[in-house]
Amino acid sequence: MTYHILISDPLSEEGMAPLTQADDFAVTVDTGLTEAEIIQKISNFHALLVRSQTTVTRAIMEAAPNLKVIGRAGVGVDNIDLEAATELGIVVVNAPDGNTNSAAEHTVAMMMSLARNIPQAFLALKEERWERKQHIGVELKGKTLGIVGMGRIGAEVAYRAKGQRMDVIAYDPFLTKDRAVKMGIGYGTLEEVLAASDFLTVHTPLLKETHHMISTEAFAQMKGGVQILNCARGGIIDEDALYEAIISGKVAGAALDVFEEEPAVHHKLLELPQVIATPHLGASTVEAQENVAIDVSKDVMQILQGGQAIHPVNFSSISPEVMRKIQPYFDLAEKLGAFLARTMPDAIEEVTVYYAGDLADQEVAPLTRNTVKGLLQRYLGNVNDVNATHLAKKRGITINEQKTSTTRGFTSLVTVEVKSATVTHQVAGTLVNGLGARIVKVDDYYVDVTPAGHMLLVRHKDQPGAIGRVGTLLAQYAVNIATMQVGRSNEGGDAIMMLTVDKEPQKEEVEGLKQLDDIFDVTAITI
Ligand SMILES: NC(=O)C1=CN([C@@H]2O[C@H](COP(=O)(O)OP(=O)(O)OC[C@H]3O[C@@H](n4cnc5c(N)ncnc54)[C@H](O)[C@@H]3O)[C@@H](O)[C@H]2O)C=CC1
Ligand SMILES: O=C(O)C(=O)COP(=O)(O)O
Repeated sequence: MTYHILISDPLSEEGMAPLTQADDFAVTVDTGLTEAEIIQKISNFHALLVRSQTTVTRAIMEAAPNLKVIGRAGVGVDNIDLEAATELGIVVVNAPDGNTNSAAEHTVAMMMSLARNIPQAFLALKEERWERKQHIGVELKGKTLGIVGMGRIGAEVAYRAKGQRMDVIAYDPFLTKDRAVKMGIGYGTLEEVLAASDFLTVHTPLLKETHHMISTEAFAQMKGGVQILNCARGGIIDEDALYEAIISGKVAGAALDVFEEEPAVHHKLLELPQVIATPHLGASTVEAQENVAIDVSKDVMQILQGGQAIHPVNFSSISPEVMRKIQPYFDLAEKLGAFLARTMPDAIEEVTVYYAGDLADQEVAPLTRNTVKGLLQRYLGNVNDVNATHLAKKRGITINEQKTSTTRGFTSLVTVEVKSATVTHQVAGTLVNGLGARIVKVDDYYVDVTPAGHMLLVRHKDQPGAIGRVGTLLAQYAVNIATMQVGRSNEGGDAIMMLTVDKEPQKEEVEGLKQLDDIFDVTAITI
C-alpha cells in the first residue's frame, strides 16, 4: 500500500528525508494553498503535514475521507481544529521538542534587542542617521524577568536569563515550589509575577484560558516602564490593550514574534517606535526545522503503518514498555465491547471496565478506549481509538475504569459492565496462553468461548430438552453448531447457552428459536 502525504507548509527537506525516501510513501509538497484549494486536493491523502501557516479546518478534514493523521512540524496546534479531528478519528501529532532551543534563543535575542534598541538604531543607521542619545537602553542585569508559562521554552528562557544575571519569577499552574527552587527562580501567582516584572514574557499555548490573559487589567497591575515579549502566540496578549498601554507610557516597549492575525503587515503596533518585531521566526533555524521535520515524519510513518503515535495531541500517549504489556489485550477489549453492544436492548448510559490481576498494575486507558470502540462500532461508523471515548461522552455515556487484584484464578481479567435504563449486562474475558482471547463469563454464568465469528447467546430455563430443541431447530435451518457452552445459576433455574455457529444466523431463525419452550431470549452476535 502506498500512503499519500500532503505537505502544505515549507518543511526542511533534510528533515523530511526519512519520509521522502521511504518506499511506501508518496509525498506531495504544495505550499501556500487556500482552504478551498486544499479541500479540492485532499480527498486521497492519508496524512497532512503543516507548520503554522495552514489553518486545518473541519471542512478540510471532512473533505478527506482517507485522512488518518495530521502532523504539526512544531509545537502550537491552535491552527488545527482539534475537536473536529478527534470527532472524525484523525490523530493529530506534533513535534514538541525540536524547536525549544530556537524559540528560547529567539526570545532572548528579542529581549536584548528590546533592552538596547538594536532594531531602531540599525534602522536609523540604514537611513543614514547616526543616532546615539535617542537609543539609550537599559541593562538586563539585576532586572526581573517575569515568565508566564514555565514549560519547555519558558524553562529554557529562564536558564538563559539567569545567565544574563537577571532575577526570574514565573507563574505556571504546574510549577511546583520544588522545581522553582531547583531552577533557582522565584514563583508566584499571575498577579505577583505581573507586579514584579521589569520584562514580562509569555510562553503558554494559545487556549481559551490564555486568550487575552495579558489584557488592560493585567497591564494595570504591572510596573510603569515594563517591557513586554511575546514569542509564543498572538492572542495571548490583547493587542489593542498593548497598543493603549504603550501610548499611555505604562509599557516602555514590546517585542513581538507573533500576532493575532498573521501575516501581520500594516499592523498598528508596528507603527509605534517602541515596538520591535519579527515575522514568526521563533522556530526558524536550520536546526529546529530539521528536528521538527524528522520528528513529525517518523511519527506520521509509524502511525500510518499501524504503530503507536509518539507525540499524540488529541489522545494520551503511552510508553513502549507499558504498550508491550497491554497490547495483547487490545483485541479482547474491543471484542468484549462488540459482544455487549449486541446484547443491549436500549441506549447505553454507563460503561465500567474492571481490570483485575496483572492488568491492575498497568496504564489501561488504551484498553478502555478499545472497549468503547467495540461498543460504539455497531451504532456509529467511523469509530477508532482516537475518537471512541470522545464520541461516547458526547452521547452522554459515562465511562468508568476500576482496578482490582482479585482474578478468580485468571492471570488477568477484563470485565465490561454496560448499563442502560432497563438492563445491566456484564461480560468478562481473558487471554489463555497459546489460545488467545476467551470469554469466560457472561452476566453470572461461567463459560469458555472464543469471541470470534458467529455466536448465539440463548437465555433459557435449565430444563431437560431445552438444549436439544435448540440443536434440532438449528439443524432444520441448516445452521451447524461449532461449539456449545452451557452455564446455569442453579439446577432448574435460569441458564444460558453460548453457541458458535458456522454461518450468520438470520432474523427468522433467531425468532424461531425464541418461540421454543423454555427459551427466554436469543441474541445473534457476529464479531
Ligand atoms: N514563535 C514561535 O515560532 C514558536 C512559538 N511556540 C509557542 O510557544 C508555546 C509554548 O511552547 P512549549 O514551551 O514548547 O510548550 P509547553 O507545553 O512545554 O509549555 C507551555 C506551558 O504553559 C503552561 N500554561 C498553560 N496554561 C497556562 C496559564 N493559563 N497560565 C500559565 N501557564 C500556563 C503549561 O502548564 C505549560 O507548562 C507553544 O504553545 C507555541 O504556541 C513554540 C515554538 C516556536
Ligand atoms: O512550533 C510552534 O508553535 C511555532 O510557532 C513555530 O511555527 P512555524 O512552524 O515556524 O510556523
